Amino acid sequence: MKTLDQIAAELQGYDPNALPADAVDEFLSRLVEPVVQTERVGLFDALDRVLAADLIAPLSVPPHDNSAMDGFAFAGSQLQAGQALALRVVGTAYAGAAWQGELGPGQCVKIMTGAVMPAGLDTVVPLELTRIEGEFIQIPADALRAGDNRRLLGEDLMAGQPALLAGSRIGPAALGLIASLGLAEVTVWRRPKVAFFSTGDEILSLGQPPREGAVYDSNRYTLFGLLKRLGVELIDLGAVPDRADSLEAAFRQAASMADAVITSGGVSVGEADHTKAVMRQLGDMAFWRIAMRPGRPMAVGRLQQAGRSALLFGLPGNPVAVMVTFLAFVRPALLRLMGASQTQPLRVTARSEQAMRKKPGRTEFQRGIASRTADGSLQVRSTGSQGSGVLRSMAEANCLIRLDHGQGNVAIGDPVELLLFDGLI
Ligand SMILES: Nc1nc2c(c(=O)[nH]1)N[C@H]1C(S)=C(S)[C@@H](COP(=O)(O)OP(=O)(O)OC[C@H]3O[C@@H](n4cnc5c(N)ncnc54)[C@H](O)[C@@H]3O)O[C@H]1N2
Ligand code: MOO
Repeated sequence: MKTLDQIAAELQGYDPNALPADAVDEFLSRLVEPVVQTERVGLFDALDRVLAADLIAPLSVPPHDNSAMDGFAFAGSQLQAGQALALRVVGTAYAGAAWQGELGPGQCVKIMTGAVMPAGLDTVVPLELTRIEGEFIQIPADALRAGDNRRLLGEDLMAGQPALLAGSRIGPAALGLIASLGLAEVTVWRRPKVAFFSTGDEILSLGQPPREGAVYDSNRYTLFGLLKRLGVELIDLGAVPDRADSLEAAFRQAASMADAVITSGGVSVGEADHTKAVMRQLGDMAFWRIAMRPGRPMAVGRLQQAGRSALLFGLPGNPVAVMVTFLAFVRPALLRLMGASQTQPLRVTARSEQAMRKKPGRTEFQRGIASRTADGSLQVRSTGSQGSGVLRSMAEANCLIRLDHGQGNVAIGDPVELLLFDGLI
């Protein structure tokens, strides 16, 4: 395991006092290694877990050629351009059991969607395209082509093909795909344990009476929500006062139980903060000032405790900075810890509905409200007040507008990048 100094030495232009967001990404991708243990879980427990090995299809899906429509199956070679076709119905094929009879020319079988195509038949005419006259059906001229409305064996997956790759995060579609292969269990990476707590003497826990100079702990609740959505195992260690002994006990407890520890508060330059001192004492730590807004101060490293090591993310105390640093850096790092191959969220482009002031030389995140214009394209406006203590505007937002490090002012109508909250938080 490389030390933080060794990782820093590998990076070009690493300056902990003015670190570009890209350099943070690069640093974290070198620091964080996936958990190594795997486990077998039933499908209902596999949602949001990460597949630990390629999943090879043990059978083909669908396992046989079958009808895509309710209608009549026949040999498509009988269709002739410009001519209607009359066929005699000699049986019915239902889904779930193959029809065993034999067919001659001029004959067809009534068939249900999903029923196995009877031997030698390759085409299905949907019920609504036919005219039924006693035992016969009439197919109008040029209504379909040979092979229409038949689903081929293995069209979805062929036996022996990889159905999903290791590192895939299992969503609802993947759950269905795995089930379609007849598999009741999958091998996934162990869920990382993430401990989190708030720090600060001014922090009130819910249930405590309001007090002059104090604020209620909101960071633990936003962190709870963000971590829960990610599907890690949560260890809530409450709000810890800014005293060396309490902080040391909390950090030791967290590090003894968790794969990663997330705190908020106490990472800036304030005098009363013991947080940074305790972090330094218990681990290999870097204290960064990131060229970013919000989320300038952030601590990163590893805590060593009882022969084990836990990642530590010390997030700034301001509530919006907590969410932004989490989404920008901690979430991708935790996904990496979870074994996921795709860790960065999808960014989309929208037109800015307003001008925005932006200095080149730092990455900025503004809370935004994205919507569709009348012509269907994506547009975005800022939620207004962007103070990093203003959580209300985060709750109003449905995206973050990400203004890149090198970018300058934004004019009305300029394209900007968005991180949509849907699927992210
Ligand atoms: N001289 C400087 N001062 C500050 C700098 C700086 O670079 N130089 N950076 C500013 C930035 S940016 C941020 S962000 C904050 C981060 O400071 P800390 O991480 O030390 O956080 P605190 O001082 O403990 O708290 C900041 C702010 O957030 C409130 N807070 C903290 N925890 C919670 C919580 N759990 N729930 C709700 N609100 C919380 C706290 O009351 C403070 O108002 O430093 C700037 N200062
Ligand atoms: O992290 Mo601070 O302003 O960037 O809130």
